[in-house]
Amino acid sequence: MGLSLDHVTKRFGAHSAVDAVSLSAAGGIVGLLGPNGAGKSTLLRMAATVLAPDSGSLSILGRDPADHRQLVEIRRRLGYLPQNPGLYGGFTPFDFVDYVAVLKEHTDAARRRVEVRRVLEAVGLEDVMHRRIRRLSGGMRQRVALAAALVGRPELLVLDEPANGLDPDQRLRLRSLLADTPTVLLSTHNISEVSALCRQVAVMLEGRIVFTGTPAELADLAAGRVWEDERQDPQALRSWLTSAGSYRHLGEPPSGATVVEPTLDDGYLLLARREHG
Ligand SMILES: Nc1ncnc2c1ncn2[C@@H]1O[C@H](COP(=O)(O)OP(=O)(O)OP(=O)(O)O)[C@@H](O)[C@H]1O
Repeated sequence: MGLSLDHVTKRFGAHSAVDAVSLSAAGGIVGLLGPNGAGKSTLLRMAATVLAPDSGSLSILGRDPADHRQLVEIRRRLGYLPQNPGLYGGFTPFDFVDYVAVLKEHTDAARRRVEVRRVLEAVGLEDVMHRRIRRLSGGMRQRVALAAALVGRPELLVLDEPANGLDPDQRLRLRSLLADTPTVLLSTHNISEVSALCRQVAVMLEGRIVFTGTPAELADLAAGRVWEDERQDPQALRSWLTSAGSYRHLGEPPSGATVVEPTLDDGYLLLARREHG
């Protein structure tokens, strides 16, 4: 069932932050990539029912969020990690996640406590669950917010940059944390995370979805258009110095160039460059 958006638009003043976007995520992890200000958070906020669209429609877990009764049903079944989770510094992780569980109408106190413990252990916070949030590190706070999103085993997770601030160990753990959720829509700036986590990827530029496909298909956009050389090439759309000391170029390779296998980064950068002219 997952999530489906049909020509969804959200404006702030005269600016369309999300512009007639149609997108579906039905099963597995779908990654949303795009530069700063592309509209990813705005789109995710609509997917999480925090923000209503100006036009277009959404179907979330087979329900219509514009209908109040269905909206309540959606919110019980959905987990959301916002970009800047508003955690109460005076709360402990346990109290905060418990509070979120209460809001999600987990009314049986004993069962709720078991569930809160489960999600805090899942994100590796068992040792600090009774310490005040203001005393935790940034990465730990991010994991408190992640635990809150996971409480009650949601059918749909909407995660805004979930790996933000996580160390490599915790990033690895994220993958198994998400494996149990039927549908996940997440945004990220980390392209290697997309290849590690996502079955589908969507690229957003200036409020529009300009690509949807598998990570391999995104990399393939740059097939035959990446070459390496000792020197910078002024003809290239983009050139950068690699850690090996050679230049990697994107664009139309000159004759005789050493064309190399494209990566996901190459596909994404080429797309972003093309769309911007
Ligand atoms: N509440 C708001 N009021 C006015 N403009 C907003 C608001 N929220 C977002 N915007 C604007 O909408 C556009 C899209 O913002 P959004 O936060 O969705 O982008 P993003 O892709 O998530 O960016 P980032 O990668 O930097 O998090 C930006 O131009 C932003 O300034």
